[in-house]
Amino acid sequence: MKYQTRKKAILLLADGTIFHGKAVGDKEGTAFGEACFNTGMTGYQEIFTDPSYYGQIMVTTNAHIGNYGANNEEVESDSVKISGLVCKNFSYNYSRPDADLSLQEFLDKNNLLAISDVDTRALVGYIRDNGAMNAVISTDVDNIEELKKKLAEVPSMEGLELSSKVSTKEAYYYGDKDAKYKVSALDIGIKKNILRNLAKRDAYIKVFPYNATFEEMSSWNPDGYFISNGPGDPEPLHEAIASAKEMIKSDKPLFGICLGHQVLALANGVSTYKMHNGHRGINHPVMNLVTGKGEITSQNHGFAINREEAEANADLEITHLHLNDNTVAGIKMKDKNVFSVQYHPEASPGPHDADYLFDQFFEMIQSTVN
Ligand SMILES: NC(=O)CC[C@H](N)C(=O)O
Repeated sequence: MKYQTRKKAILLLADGTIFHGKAVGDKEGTAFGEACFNTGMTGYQEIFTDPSYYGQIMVTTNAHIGNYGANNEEVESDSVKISGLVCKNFSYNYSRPDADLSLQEFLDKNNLLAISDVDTRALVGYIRDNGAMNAVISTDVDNIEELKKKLAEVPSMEGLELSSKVSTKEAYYYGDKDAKYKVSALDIGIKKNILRNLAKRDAYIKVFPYNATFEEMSSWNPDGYFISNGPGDPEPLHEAIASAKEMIKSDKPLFGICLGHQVLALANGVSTYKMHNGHRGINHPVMNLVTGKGEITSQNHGFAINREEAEANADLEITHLHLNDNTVAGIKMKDKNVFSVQYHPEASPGPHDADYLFDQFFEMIQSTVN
């Protein structure tokens, strides 16, 4: 069998703990990032290409990764954004009529270091108990002291601005230019499926770089504003927070997802914090406090907004709570068409229970145009 003599590899956590594994294929190298895990059973390609994961080493909890191959269309951005992959069994073979290539070929094309044969169950338990921390994966297994030194120099995710690394450099348009509505979207790490979801509701979207000013975003006279998901800590996103304040003042509908939700909270004076361990998976339970209904949601975040501050804020209403830990999952500005959620109604991967939020945004737009 091919790759019988795969190289030894390790994952070294910032606290010195080591997990052993093997390199995927014949790749060698070293990759740094914050170790995080996603509990989704499927959707690996969408996860690897989601810009929100930039700078993170992804630990997958499904026992098999790669078994349904890769499809050129199933990407959330134009490249792999995670910094490394850790899994249990890596499948070199795949079975699926829709696949264009194997996952290994896809990762090689994207130059991603992946390691397998790691006891991911133990690793996830360890990260869950000890909290999110930086890590390095490497085939350089005889040089642990050197790896430790380099790992100590990797900046902490807390305080890190990463939107500039993944955002578009120039504004661009998405969708049908004759569509009914126009939406200005701030790309602080936008996923393609958000654009698809906006466009399919009859919107033509102009996507702006992370540091676009409100003047730039308002100059083509959009019907509504959108602030995207994205990587890193929301606090250093000063330009996005300043633009969000102006969007709020404009009185046009505004919808924020994940990092965009955190930016909206910061624009309202509500602080954010780094969670012990984030929420990353496709079966996270959320309660919609307005309707009393539960939703199963796709989530991917390591920061959250301060619940007490949100509750005390006269301009805000908490609309959704995460049922596992009662953290804030959604907010709305009172008497305004401004709302946001901490989770991912666009799924990709994940359930579509929260699809209605896109409809809600367009109902708001419909009620405010002409
Ligand atoms: N998916 C996202 O937008 C993530 C937001 C932010 N980077 C966090 O980790 O909380």
